[in-house]
Amino acid sequence: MSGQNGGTMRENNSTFENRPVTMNEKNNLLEIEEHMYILDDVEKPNVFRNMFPYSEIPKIPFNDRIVPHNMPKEIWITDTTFRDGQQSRAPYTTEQIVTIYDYLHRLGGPNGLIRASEFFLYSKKDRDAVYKCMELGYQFPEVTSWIRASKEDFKLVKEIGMKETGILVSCSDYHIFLKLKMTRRQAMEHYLSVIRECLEEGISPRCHLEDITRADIYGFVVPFCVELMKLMEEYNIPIKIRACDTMGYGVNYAGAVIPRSVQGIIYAIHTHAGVPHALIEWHGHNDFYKAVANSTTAWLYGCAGINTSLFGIGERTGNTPLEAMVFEYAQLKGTLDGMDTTVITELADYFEKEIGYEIPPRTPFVGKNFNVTRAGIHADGLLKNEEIYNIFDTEKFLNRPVLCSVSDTSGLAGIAHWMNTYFKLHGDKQVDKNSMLVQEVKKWVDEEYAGGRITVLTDEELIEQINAACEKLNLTIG
Ligand SMILES: CC(C)C(=O)C(=O)O
Repeated sequence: MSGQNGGTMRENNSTFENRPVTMNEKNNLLEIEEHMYILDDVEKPNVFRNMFPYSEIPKIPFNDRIVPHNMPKEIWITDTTFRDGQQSRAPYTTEQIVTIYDYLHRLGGPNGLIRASEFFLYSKKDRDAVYKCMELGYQFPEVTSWIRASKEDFKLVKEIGMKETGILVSCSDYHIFLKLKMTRRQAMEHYLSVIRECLEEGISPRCHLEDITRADIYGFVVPFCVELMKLMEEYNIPIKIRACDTMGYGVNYAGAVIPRSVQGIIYAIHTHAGVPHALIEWHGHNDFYKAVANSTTAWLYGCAGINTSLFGIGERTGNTPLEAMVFEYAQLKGTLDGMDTTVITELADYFEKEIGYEIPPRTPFVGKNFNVTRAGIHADGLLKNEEIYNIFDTEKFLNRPVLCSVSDTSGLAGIAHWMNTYFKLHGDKQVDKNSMLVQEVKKWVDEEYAGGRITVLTDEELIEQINAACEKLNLTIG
Protein backbone atom coordinates (compact mmCIF):
# COMPACT_ATOMS: atom_id res chain seq x y z
CA MET A 1 0.00 0.00 0.00
CA SER A 2 1.47 3.34 -0.91
CA GLY A 3 0.24 6.89 -1.22
CA GLN A 4 -3.12 7.00 -2.97
CA ASN A 5 -4.18 10.37 -4.19
CA GLY A 6 -6.32 11.95 -6.84
CA GLY A 7 -4.19 14.71 -8.38
CA THR A 8 -0.79 14.83 -6.77
CA MET A 9 0.05 11.21 -6.17
CA ARG A 10 3.62 10.32 -5.27
CA GLU A 11 4.10 6.62 -5.00
CA ASN A 12 6.78 4.59 -3.32
CA ASN A 13 7.59 1.90 -5.86
CA SER A 14 10.72 0.67 -4.09
CA THR A 15 10.63 -3.00 -3.24
CA PHE A 16 13.15 -5.43 -1.82
CA GLU A 17 12.07 -8.60 -3.47
CA ASN A 18 12.65 -11.84 -1.55
CA ARG A 19 15.71 -10.79 0.38
CA PRO A 20 16.30 -9.19 3.76
CA VAL A 21 16.53 -5.42 3.83
CA THR A 22 19.98 -4.18 4.82
CA MET A 23 20.35 -1.41 7.40
CA ASN A 24 21.70 0.94 4.75
CA GLU A 25 18.78 0.32 2.48
CA LYS A 26 16.38 0.83 5.37
CA ASN A 27 17.92 4.20 6.24
CA ASN A 28 17.90 5.23 2.59
CA LEU A 29 14.28 4.26 2.32
CA LEU A 30 13.39 6.27 5.39
CA GLU A 31 15.14 9.26 3.93
CA ILE A 32 13.40 8.82 0.60
CA GLU A 33 10.06 8.46 2.39
CA GLU A 34 10.61 11.68 4.28
CA HIS A 35 11.47 13.60 1.14
CA MET A 36 8.69 12.05 -0.87
CA TYR A 37 6.06 13.86 1.13
CA ILE A 38 7.11 17.39 0.50
CA LEU A 39 4.59 20.19 0.61
CA ASP A 40 2.92 20.73 -2.74
CA ASP A 41 2.72 24.51 -2.70
CA VAL A 42 0.17 24.79 -5.50
CA GLU A 43 -0.68 28.15 -7.02
CA LYS A 44 -4.40 27.54 -7.18
CA PRO A 45 -6.58 25.74 -4.63
CA ASN A 46 -7.30 22.10 -5.31
CA VAL A 47 -10.98 21.83 -4.44
CA PHE A 48 -11.36 18.29 -5.85
CA ARG A 49 -14.09 19.28 -8.28
CA ASN A 50 -14.34 15.67 -9.46
CA MET A 51 -15.72 14.78 -6.00
CA PHE A 52 -17.29 18.05 -4.94
CA PRO A 53 -18.94 19.71 -7.94
CA TYR A 54 -21.15 21.77 -5.55
CA SER A 55 -23.99 22.22 -8.02
CA GLU A 56 -24.26 18.43 -8.14
CA ILE A 57 -24.40 15.89 -5.34
CA PRO A 58 -20.84 15.01 -4.16
CA LYS A 59 -19.35 11.92 -5.80
CA ILE A 60 -17.46 8.94 -4.40
CA PRO A 61 -14.72 7.85 -6.83
CA PHE A 62 -12.93 4.50 -6.39
CA ASN A 63 -9.38 3.46 -7.24
CA ASP A 64 -9.68 0.07 -5.55
CA ARG A 65 -6.61 0.52 -3.37
CA ILE A 66 -7.27 -1.69 -0.40
CA VAL A 67 -6.04 -0.55 3.00
CA PRO A 68 -5.17 -3.25 5.56
CA HIS A 69 -6.94 -3.40 8.93
CA ASN A 70 -4.69 -2.08 11.68
CA MET A 71 -6.72 -1.59 14.86
CA PRO A 72 -4.59 -0.37 17.77
CA LYS A 73 -4.46 -2.63 20.83
CA GLU A 74 -5.86 0.17 22.97
CA ILE A 75 -8.71 2.29 21.68
CA TRP A 76 -10.81 4.90 23.47
CA ILE A 77 -13.40 7.63 23.23
CA THR A 78 -12.97 11.36 23.75
CA ASP A 79 -15.69 13.92 24.24
CA THR A 80 -16.57 17.28 22.68
CA THR A 81 -19.97 17.81 24.32
CA PHE A 82 -18.79 21.09 25.83
CA ARG A 83 -17.05 22.35 22.66
CA ASP A 84 -18.57 21.22 19.33
CA GLY A 85 -21.70 20.27 21.28
CA GLN A 86 -22.10 23.71 22.83
CA GLN A 87 -21.29 25.48 19.54
CA SER A 88 -24.63 24.25 18.21
CA ARG A 89 -26.96 25.05 21.11
CA ALA A 90 -27.56 27.41 24.00
CA PRO A 91 -24.65 27.21 26.45
CA TYR A 92 -24.90 24.87 29.42
CA THR A 93 -24.76 26.37 32.89
CA THR A 94 -21.66 25.75 34.99
CA GLU A 95 -23.65 23.36 37.17
CA GLN A 96 -24.90 21.43 34.13
CA ILE A 97 -21.35 21.08 32.77
CA VAL A 98 -20.06 19.75 36.07
CA THR A 99 -22.96 17.30 36.37
CA ILE A 100 -22.50 16.00 32.82
CA TYR A 101 -18.74 15.71 33.35
CA ASP A 102 -19.39 13.66 36.47
CA TYR A 103 -21.72 11.35 34.50
CA LEU A 104 -19.03 10.96 31.81
CA HIS A 105 -16.53 9.94 34.46
CA ARG A 106 -18.89 7.23 35.75
CA LEU A 107 -19.75 6.07 32.23
CA GLY A 108 -16.08 5.74 31.26
CA GLY A 109 -15.44 3.39 34.20
CA PRO A 110 -12.22 2.62 36.05
CA ASN A 111 -10.22 2.22 32.83
CA GLY A 112 -11.05 5.76 31.75
CA LEU A 113 -12.48 4.82 28.38
CA ILE A 114 -13.93 8.30 28.06
CA ARG A 115 -10.37 9.53 28.00
CA ALA A 116 -10.68 13.31 27.68
CA SER A 117 -13.10 16.16 27.22
CA GLU A 118 -12.48 19.63 25.82
CA PHE A 119 -13.62 22.91 27.33
CA PHE A 120 -13.82 26.51 26.15
CA LEU A 121 -11.83 28.99 28.21
CA TYR A 122 -13.32 32.16 26.69
CA SER A 123 -15.55 33.46 29.48
CA LYS A 124 -15.43 33.42 33.26
CA LYS A 125 -18.32 30.98 33.18
CA ASP A 126 -16.31 28.64 30.92
CA ARG A 127 -13.33 28.82 33.23
CA ASP A 128 -15.44 28.29 36.35
CA ALA A 129 -16.75 25.07 34.86
CA VAL A 130 -13.19 23.95 34.16
CA TYR A 131 -12.05 24.71 37.73
CA LYS A 132 -15.01 22.85 39.18
CA CYS A 133 -14.49 19.79 36.99
CA MET A 134 -10.78 19.75 37.79
CA GLU A 135 -11.56 20.06 41.51
CA LEU A 136 -13.38 16.71 41.29
CA GLY A 137 -9.90 15.26 40.92
CA TYR A 138 -10.77 12.60 38.33
CA GLN A 139 -7.98 11.27 36.16
CA PHE A 140 -10.53 10.67 33.36
CA PRO A 141 -11.95 12.28 31.36
CA GLU A 142 -8.88 14.50 31.29
CA VAL A 143 -9.94 18.15 31.25
CA THR A 144 -8.40 19.70 28.12
CA SER A 145 -8.96 23.04 26.48
CA TRP A 146 -9.99 24.69 23.24
CA ILE A 147 -8.58 28.18 22.78
CA ARG A 148 -7.72 30.90 20.32
CA ALA A 149 -4.18 30.12 19.24
CA SER A 150 -2.29 32.97 20.94
CA LYS A 151 0.57 33.26 23.42
CA GLU A 152 -1.77 34.67 26.13
CA ASP A 153 -4.14 31.75 25.76
CA PHE A 154 -1.32 29.20 25.99
CA LYS A 155 -0.24 30.91 29.20
CA LEU A 156 -3.80 30.72 30.50
CA VAL A 157 -3.94 26.97 29.77
CA LYS A 158 -0.71 26.56 31.72
CA GLU A 159 -1.89 28.70 34.64
CA ILE A 160 -5.06 26.65 34.96
CA GLY A 161 -2.90 23.53 35.13
CA MET A 162 -4.04 21.83 31.95
CA LYS A 163 -1.64 19.70 29.93
CA GLU A 164 -3.28 19.78 26.50
CA THR A 165 -5.04 22.22 24.23
CA GLY A 166 -6.77 21.99 20.88
CA ILE A 167 -5.52 24.26 18.11
CA LEU A 168 -7.29 24.82 14.81
CA VAL A 169 -5.11 23.98 11.80
CA SER A 170 -7.53 23.86 8.88
CA CYS A 171 -6.01 21.76 6.14
CA SER A 172 -8.13 21.86 2.98
CA ASP A 173 -7.59 24.47 0.27
CA TYR A 174 -11.19 25.55 0.89
CA HIS A 175 -9.95 26.90 4.22
CA ILE A 176 -6.33 27.75 3.35
CA PHE A 177 -7.02 29.64 0.12
CA LEU A 178 -10.66 30.64 0.34
CA LYS A 179 -11.00 31.46 4.04
CA LEU A 180 -7.50 32.30 5.30
CA LYS A 181 -6.39 33.74 1.94
CA MET A 182 -3.01 32.05 2.32
CA THR A 183 -0.91 29.69 0.28
CA ARG A 184 -0.25 26.21 1.62
CA ARG A 185 3.31 27.19 2.56
CA GLN A 186 2.13 30.28 4.41
CA ALA A 187 -0.53 28.28 6.26
CA MET A 188 1.92 25.56 7.20
CA GLU A 189 4.53 28.02 8.43
CA HIS A 190 1.90 29.93 10.40
CA TYR A 191 0.53 26.76 12.00
CA LEU A 192 4.01 25.47 12.86
CA SER A 193 4.97 28.74 14.51
CA VAL A 194 1.80 28.74 16.63
CA ILE A 195 2.39 25.13 17.63
CA ARG A 196 5.97 25.94 18.53
CA GLU A 197 4.71 28.72 20.84
CA CYS A 198 2.39 26.23 22.49
CA LEU A 199 5.25 23.76 22.96
CA GLU A 200 7.43 26.54 24.38
CA GLU A 201 4.87 26.85 27.20
CA GLY A 202 5.18 23.12 27.80
CA ILE A 203 1.58 22.50 26.64
CA SER A 204 0.78 19.52 24.45
CA PRO A 205 -0.99 20.63 21.24
CA ARG A 206 -3.89 18.71 19.79
CA CYS A 207 -3.93 19.77 16.16
CA HIS A 208 -7.45 19.88 14.72
CA LEU A 209 -6.96 19.26 11.02
CA GLU A 210 -10.24 20.83 9.97
CA ASP A 211 -11.85 19.67 6.69
CA ILE A 212 -9.44 16.79 6.15
CA THR A 213 -11.91 14.97 3.87
CA ARG A 214 -11.48 17.77 1.29
CA ALA A 215 -7.73 18.22 1.83
CA ASP A 216 -4.77 17.20 -0.33
CA ILE A 217 -3.56 14.33 1.84
CA TYR A 218 -0.12 13.80 0.27
CA GLY A 219 0.33 17.41 -0.90
CA PHE A 220 -0.42 19.04 2.48
CA VAL A 221 -1.61 16.80 5.32
CA VAL A 222 1.25 14.26 5.32
CA PRO A 223 4.07 16.82 4.86
CA PHE A 224 2.51 18.92 7.64
CA CYS A 225 2.22 15.93 9.98
CA VAL A 226 5.84 14.96 9.20
CA GLU A 227 6.86 18.45 10.38
CA LEU A 228 4.71 18.09 13.48
CA MET A 229 6.39 14.80 14.33
CA LYS A 230 9.77 16.53 14.06
CA LEU A 231 8.57 19.21 16.51
CA MET A 232 7.34 16.48 18.83
CA GLU A 233 10.81 14.94 18.83
CA GLU A 234 12.49 18.31 19.35
CA TYR A 235 10.35 19.25 22.38
CA ASN A 236 9.67 15.74 23.65
CA ILE A 237 6.00 16.69 24.15
CA PRO A 238 3.20 14.64 22.55
CA ILE A 239 1.46 16.25 19.59
CA LYS A 240 -1.95 14.83 18.74
CA ILE A 241 -3.39 14.80 15.26
CA ARG A 242 -7.16 15.11 15.18
CA ALA A 243 -8.53 14.28 11.73
CA CYS A 244 -11.71 16.35 11.42
CA ASP A 245 -14.30 15.27 8.89
CA THR A 246 -15.84 18.70 9.23
CA MET A 247 -18.51 18.32 6.54
CA GLY A 248 -19.16 14.59 6.96
CA TYR A 249 -17.80 13.74 3.49
CA GLY A 250 -15.76 10.77 4.74
CA VAL A 251 -16.73 7.31 3.45
CA ASN A 252 -15.69 3.91 4.70
CA TYR A 253 -16.10 1.96 1.47
CA ALA A 254 -13.16 -0.26 0.54
CA GLY A 255 -11.29 1.15 -2.46
CA ALA A 256 -12.70 4.70 -2.28
CA VAL A 257 -10.28 7.50 -3.17
CA ILE A 258 -8.76 9.89 -0.63
CA PRO A 259 -9.50 12.45 0.68
CA ARG A 260 -12.94 10.86 1.11
CA SER A 261 -11.60 7.46 2.23
CA VAL A 262 -11.44 7.32 6.04
CA GLN A 263 -9.11 4.33 6.01
CA GLY A 264 -6.89 6.01 3.38
CA ILE A 265 -6.53 9.11 5.54
CA ILE A 266 -5.69 7.18 8.71
CA TYR A 267 -3.24 5.00 6.79
CA ALA A 268 -1.45 8.04 5.36
CA ILE A 269 -1.17 9.76 8.75
CA HIS A 270 0.07 6.65 10.54
CA THR A 271 2.23 4.96 7.93
CA HIS A 272 3.52 7.82 5.82
CA ALA A 273 3.64 10.67 8.35
CA GLY A 274 4.73 8.32 11.15
CA VAL A 275 2.13 9.44 13.70
CA PRO A 276 1.73 6.76 16.41
CA HIS A 277 -1.74 5.23 16.82
CA ALA A 278 -2.20 6.74 20.27
CA LEU A 279 -1.80 10.25 18.89
CA ILE A 280 -4.40 9.94 16.11
CA GLU A 281 -8.01 10.91 16.75
CA TRP A 282 -11.04 10.98 14.42
CA HIS A 283 -13.71 13.67 14.68
CA GLY A 284 -16.76 12.98 12.53
CA HIS A 285 -19.92 14.78 11.48
CA ASN A 286 -23.16 13.17 10.44
CA ASP A 287 -24.14 15.15 7.32
CA PHE A 288 -24.39 11.97 5.23
CA TYR A 289 -25.49 9.65 8.08
CA LYS A 290 -21.98 8.22 8.30
CA ALA A 291 -20.61 9.56 11.57
CA VAL A 292 -20.75 6.27 13.45
CA ALA A 293 -19.62 3.93 10.65
CA ASN A 294 -16.76 6.26 9.75
CA SER A 295 -15.65 6.51 13.37
CA THR A 296 -15.58 2.74 13.79
CA THR A 297 -13.66 2.53 10.52
CA ALA A 298 -11.11 4.99 11.86
CA TRP A 299 -10.60 2.67 14.86
CA LEU A 300 -10.25 -0.36 12.60
CA TYR A 301 -7.58 1.28 10.45
CA GLY A 302 -5.25 2.72 13.05
CA CYS A 303 -6.81 5.54 15.02
CA ALA A 304 -6.86 5.12 18.81
CA GLY A 305 -9.22 7.92 19.80
CA ILE A 306 -12.70 8.70 18.53
CA ASN A 307 -14.02 12.12 19.38
CA THR A 308 -17.74 12.19 20.14
CA SER A 309 -20.47 14.26 21.69
CA LEU A 310 -23.38 13.14 23.86
CA PHE A 311 -26.42 12.25 21.76
CA GLY A 312 -24.48 13.50 18.73
CA ILE A 313 -25.30 17.11 19.62
CA GLY A 314 -22.96 19.23 17.51
CA GLU A 315 -22.76 21.53 14.50
CA ARG A 316 -25.51 21.02 11.85
CA THR A 317 -26.41 17.31 11.79
CA GLY A 318 -24.14 16.75 14.76
CA ASN A 319 -21.10 14.70 15.69
CA THR A 320 -20.53 11.02 16.31
CA PRO A 321 -22.77 10.19 19.29
CA LEU A 322 -20.74 9.19 22.32
CA GLU A 323 -23.22 6.51 23.39
CA ALA A 324 -23.02 4.86 19.96
CA MET A 325 -19.25 4.46 20.25
CA VAL A 326 -19.62 2.84 23.68
CA PHE A 327 -21.59 0.05 22.01
CA GLU A 328 -19.25 -0.02 18.98
CA TYR A 329 -16.35 -0.46 21.41
CA ALA A 330 -18.08 -3.34 23.17
CA GLN A 331 -18.87 -5.04 19.87
CA LEU A 332 -15.32 -4.72 18.52
CA LYS A 333 -13.56 -5.65 21.74
CA GLY A 334 -16.07 -8.17 23.08
CA THR A 335 -16.13 -6.39 26.45
CA LEU A 336 -17.21 -3.08 27.96
CA ASP A 337 -13.92 -2.97 29.89
CA GLY A 338 -15.66 -1.45 32.90
CA MET A 339 -17.85 1.14 31.16
CA ASP A 340 -21.17 1.56 32.96
CA THR A 341 -23.74 1.76 30.17
CA THR A 342 -26.67 2.38 32.54
CA VAL A 343 -25.28 5.91 32.98
CA ILE A 344 -26.34 6.55 29.36
CA THR A 345 -30.00 6.29 30.43
CA GLU A 346 -29.34 8.57 33.41
CA LEU A 347 -27.74 11.10 31.07
CA ALA A 348 -30.69 10.92 28.67
CA ASP A 349 -33.10 11.54 31.57
CA TYR A 350 -30.96 14.43 32.78
CA PHE A 351 -30.88 16.04 29.32
CA GLU A 352 -34.65 15.71 28.94
CA LYS A 353 -35.73 16.68 32.45
CA GLU A 354 -33.06 19.15 33.57
CA ILE A 355 -31.75 20.64 30.35
CA GLY A 356 -35.00 20.47 28.38
CA TYR A 357 -33.40 18.78 25.36
CA GLU A 358 -35.86 16.63 23.49
CA ILE A 359 -34.19 13.43 22.31
CA PRO A 360 -35.80 12.33 19.02
CA PRO A 361 -37.86 9.26 19.97
CA ARG A 362 -36.23 6.93 17.45
CA THR A 363 -32.65 7.68 18.57
CA PRO A 364 -30.76 4.40 19.13
CA PHE A 365 -30.12 3.46 22.79
CA VAL A 366 -31.77 6.58 24.28
CA GLY A 367 -34.89 7.60 22.34
CA LYS A 368 -38.28 6.92 23.93
CA ASN A 369 -39.03 4.37 21.23
CA PHE A 370 -35.64 2.76 20.68
CA ASN A 371 -36.81 -0.59 22.07
CA VAL A 372 -40.57 -0.18 21.67
CA THR A 373 -42.35 -2.52 19.28
CA ARG A 374 -45.73 -1.53 17.90
CA ALA A 375 -47.06 -4.04 15.41
CA GLY A 376 -49.24 -6.77 16.93
CA ILE A 377 -47.44 -9.57 15.13
CA HIS A 378 -44.10 -8.40 16.54
CA ALA A 379 -45.55 -8.01 19.99
CA ASP A 380 -46.71 -11.61 19.83
CA GLY A 381 -43.09 -12.63 19.21
CA LEU A 382 -41.88 -10.46 22.09
CA LEU A 383 -44.37 -12.03 24.42
CA LYS A 384 -42.99 -15.49 23.63
CA ASN A 385 -39.37 -14.46 24.02
CA GLU A 386 -38.09 -10.88 24.18
CA GLU A 387 -34.84 -11.76 22.39
CA ILE A 388 -36.78 -12.11 19.18
CA TYR A 389 -37.38 -8.37 18.90
CA ASN A 390 -34.84 -6.73 21.19
CA ILE A 391 -31.24 -5.89 20.17
CA PHE A 392 -29.76 -7.06 23.52
CA ASP A 393 -30.80 -7.17 27.15
CA THR A 394 -31.71 -3.49 27.24
CA GLU A 395 -32.99 -3.80 30.81
CA LYS A 396 -29.57 -5.01 32.01
CA PHE A 397 -27.42 -2.56 30.05
CA LEU A 398 -29.64 0.51 29.91
CA ASN A 399 -32.30 -0.01 32.58
CA ARG A 400 -34.79 0.07 29.72
CA PRO A 401 -36.93 -3.08 29.53
CA VAL A 402 -38.22 -3.86 26.05
CA LEU A 403 -41.65 -2.31 25.54
CA CYS A 404 -44.59 -2.86 23.27
CA SER A 405 -46.65 0.30 22.81
CA VAL A 406 -50.39 -0.10 22.49
CA SER A 407 -52.17 1.05 19.34
CA ASP A 408 -54.76 -0.35 16.92
CA THR A 409 -52.22 -2.89 15.64
CA SER A 410 -50.97 -4.16 19.00
CA GLY A 411 -53.51 -6.91 19.42
CA LEU A 412 -54.08 -8.89 22.61
CA ALA A 413 -50.39 -9.88 22.76
CA GLY A 414 -49.25 -6.27 22.65
CA ILE A 415 -51.58 -5.23 25.46
CA ALA A 416 -50.52 -8.19 27.62
CA HIS A 417 -46.85 -7.43 27.03
CA TRP A 418 -47.33 -3.78 27.87
CA MET A 419 -48.98 -4.72 31.18
CA ASN A 420 -46.27 -7.23 32.07
CA THR A 421 -43.51 -4.74 31.32
CA TYR A 422 -45.11 -1.68 32.84
CA PHE A 423 -46.10 -3.42 36.08
CA LYS A 424 -42.90 -5.53 36.09
CA LEU A 425 -44.85 -8.79 36.31
CA HIS A 426 -42.74 -11.94 36.24
CA GLY A 427 -43.42 -15.72 36.26
CA ASP A 428 -46.95 -16.75 37.19
CA LYS A 429 -47.86 -13.16 38.01
CA GLN A 430 -47.78 -12.33 34.27
CA VAL A 431 -51.03 -11.73 32.43
CA ASP A 432 -51.83 -13.91 29.46
CA LYS A 433 -53.02 -12.48 26.15
CA ASN A 434 -56.20 -14.57 26.47
CA SER A 435 -57.04 -13.42 29.99
CA MET A 436 -60.34 -11.63 30.73
CA LEU A 437 -58.44 -8.53 31.82
CA VAL A 438 -56.57 -8.18 28.53
CA GLN A 439 -59.72 -8.82 26.52
CA GLU A 440 -61.60 -6.17 28.50
CA VAL A 441 -58.88 -3.55 27.88
CA LYS A 442 -58.76 -4.51 24.21
CA LYS A 443 -62.46 -3.75 23.87
CA TRP A 444 -61.76 -0.16 24.93
CA VAL A 445 -58.70 0.08 22.63
CA ASP A 446 -60.77 -1.08 19.65
CA GLU A 447 -63.51 1.45 20.44
CA GLU A 448 -60.93 4.27 20.60
CA TYR A 449 -59.63 3.52 17.12
CA ALA A 450 -63.06 2.80 15.68
CA GLY A 451 -63.90 6.35 16.78
CA GLY A 452 -61.19 7.75 14.47
CA ARG A 453 -58.20 7.99 16.83
CA ILE A 454 -54.84 7.89 15.10
CA THR A 455 -52.33 8.39 17.95
CA VAL A 456 -50.88 5.70 20.24
CA LEU A 457 -52.35 5.37 23.71
CA THR A 458 -50.56 7.06 26.57
CA ASP A 459 -49.43 5.23 29.71
CA GLU A 460 -51.88 7.26 31.81
CA GLU A 461 -54.88 6.30 29.65
CA LEU A 462 -53.95 2.63 29.76
CA ILE A 463 -53.51 2.64 33.54
CA GLU A 464 -56.93 4.24 33.93
CA GLN A 465 -58.56 1.61 31.71
CA ILE A 466 -56.73 -1.27 33.40
CA ASN A 467 -57.83 -0.05 36.83
CA ALA A 468 -61.42 0.24 35.60
CA ALA A 469 -61.28 -3.27 34.09
CA CYS A 470 -59.81 -4.72 37.30
CA GLU A 471 -62.64 -3.16 39.28
CA LYS A 472 -65.26 -4.48 36.88
CA LEU A 473 -63.79 -8.01 36.88
CA ASN A 474 -62.97 -7.92 40.58
CA LEU A 475 -59.27 -8.56 39.90
CA THR A 476 -56.01 -7.18 41.19
CA ILE A 477 -52.90 -6.90 39.06
CA GLY A 478 -49.49 -8.22 40.19
C1 LIG B 1 -13.69 23.43 14.12
C2 LIG B 1 -13.16 22.06 13.91
C3 LIG B 1 -12.04 21.73 14.80
C4 LIG B 1 -14.24 21.06 14.04
O1 LIG B 1 -14.84 20.87 15.05
C5 LIG B 1 -14.52 20.28 12.87
O2 LIG B 1 -13.73 20.31 11.96
O3 LIG B 1 -15.58 19.66 12.83
